[in-house]
Amino acid sequence: MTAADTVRTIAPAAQVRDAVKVYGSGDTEVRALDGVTVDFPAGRFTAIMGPSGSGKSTLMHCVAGLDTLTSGSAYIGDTELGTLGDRQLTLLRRERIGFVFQSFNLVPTLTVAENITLPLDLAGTRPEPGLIDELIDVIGLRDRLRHRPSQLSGGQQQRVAVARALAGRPDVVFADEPTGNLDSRSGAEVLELLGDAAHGMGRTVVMVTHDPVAASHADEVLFLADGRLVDRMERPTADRVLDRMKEFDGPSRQEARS
Ligand SMILES: Nc1ncnc2c1ncn2[C@@H]1O[C@H](COP(=O)(O)OP(=O)(O)OP(=O)(O)O)[C@@H](O)[C@H]1O
Repeated sequence: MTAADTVRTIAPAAQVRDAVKVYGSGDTEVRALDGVTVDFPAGRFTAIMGPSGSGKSTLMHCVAGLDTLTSGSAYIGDTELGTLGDRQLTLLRRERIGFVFQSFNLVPTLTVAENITLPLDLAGTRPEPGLIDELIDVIGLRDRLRHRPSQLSGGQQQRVAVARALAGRPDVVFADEPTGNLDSRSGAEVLELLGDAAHGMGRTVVMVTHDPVAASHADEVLFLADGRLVDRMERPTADRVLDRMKEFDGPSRQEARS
């Protein structure tokens, strides 16, 4: 039995069942998700890929409690998000979910140290002893703790954002194009941090990306097309992911465009 098989036997950290998301109505109706069922196993790093408009962000937003499904269900652990009111959803996002965004989203007036502990301060909870210290070592920015985000490079800012996402020991970290604004070296460092969060710290990581190299850091890649889950790839390599993505741009699509 492989490590991947072992984690599969544990209940998923997040999942959607028959997820449908429809935007608009009538002539302007868009089925952004068209019956997606998928598990995000605990302690795994999963990447979501697919052509532009295939529903990647919609899937992430619905399973992270940032948007609601039209039908079907989304769960964090065994909590069905559709049963929660706005206040309960806000608490769930604060206590059980960490977010990493393409544009870092650090608070410019706060120091690095204050940004890392901000979610805990907002929730009025104390950090787990030793965790913040460990995160500061992991991101390698101990000598920058009193700096403001504008005094850091993009890669350093995103490492702070990853530490902030992990500070509350969330069940799931959702990362939306976390390397989209970074050069390849800084991007690789951030991806290694996300991999460590899953494999070293036992967090569940779900990442939307357009980049096959970024996706190759994940344990598994899910492929969406036209709002449906059309394929999945274990132990991806950048070349295999790139080849799979090229199939979405096959002859019929290319002819349709010309
Ligand atoms: N708020 C909205 N109102 C109407 N349509 C929307 C809305 N959000 C998304 N859509 C549509 O839903 C579909 C899926 O969008 P989504 O952003 O999830 O795709 P994506 O795969 O993340 O795309 P990209 O790679 O370009 O970011 C698209 O056709 C998009 O135009």
